[in-house]
Amino acid sequence: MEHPKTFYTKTITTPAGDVTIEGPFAPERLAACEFHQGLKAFRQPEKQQQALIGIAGLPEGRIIVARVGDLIVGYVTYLYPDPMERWAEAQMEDLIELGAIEVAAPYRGGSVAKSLLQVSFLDDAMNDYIVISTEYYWHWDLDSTGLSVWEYKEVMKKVMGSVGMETYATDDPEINSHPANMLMARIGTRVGMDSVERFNRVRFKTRHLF
Ligand SMILES: CC(=O)SCCNC(=O)CCNC(=O)[C@H](O)C(C)(C)COP(=O)(O)OP(=O)(O)OC[C@H]1O[C@@H](n2cnc3c(N)ncnc32)[C@H](O)[C@@H]1OP(=O)(O)O
Repeated sequence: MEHPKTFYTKTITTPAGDVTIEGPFAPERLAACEFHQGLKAFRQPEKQQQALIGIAGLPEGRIIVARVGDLIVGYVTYLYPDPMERWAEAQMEDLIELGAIEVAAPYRGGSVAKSLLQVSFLDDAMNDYIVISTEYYWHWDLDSTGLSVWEYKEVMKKVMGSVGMETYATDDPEINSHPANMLMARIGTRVGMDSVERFNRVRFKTRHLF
């Protein structure tokens, strides 16, 4: 499968100032930018920047960033699921995972996350994919937001729902280990029935759907 990527850019006004949302970014461009020290939800900022540079270089990989000048203040990643996870087992070339979305604390609450997703899906090529997102509450920044897991779950539903991602049932034990966790997905308009059925089968391994 080809993975054509079309670059889009847009500037939004937030309470913290103007922020440019754009991508997919090339690895070289990412490497030339600074990385906000508040981008530490998943790894130390330096390590996360290196991980994003790696993803940007993958054929299917996409990094959309939020930047102020040359300072990256937010990002969202898309890539094939980790080979160790069940979502990779079906070996679907048209299934990619929204792996991480993060906005540095001073820029939160200004629609940066929603804009990162909106700019991601301006690229019509995204309609060739099933995009999944596995939401585990232990990845959420409950401490600095002060939100409960239930309030945070609602924030994630709003962010993901803004581009048509919906909650999907699954029998995945890790997702079902806590009721705040969820599987979200968006099935692109050109995804075939065969892929949808394979996705349904990978969601439920312990019973036959059809
Ligand atoms: C697959 C994964 O990556 S799961 C992990 C998700 N990432 C994290 O938890 C990392 C740490 N957190 C963050 O980086 C940010 O808080 C994010 C990404 C969750 C949200 O980013 P933001 O730019 O603040 O979100 P944005 O401003 O677009 O808000 C989206 C909606 O949620 C609401 N919202 C955002 N933060 C809050 C909050 N703290 N309290 C209440 N509502 C909130 C907004 O009001 C908005 O609602 P609306 O659609 O009704 O207007």
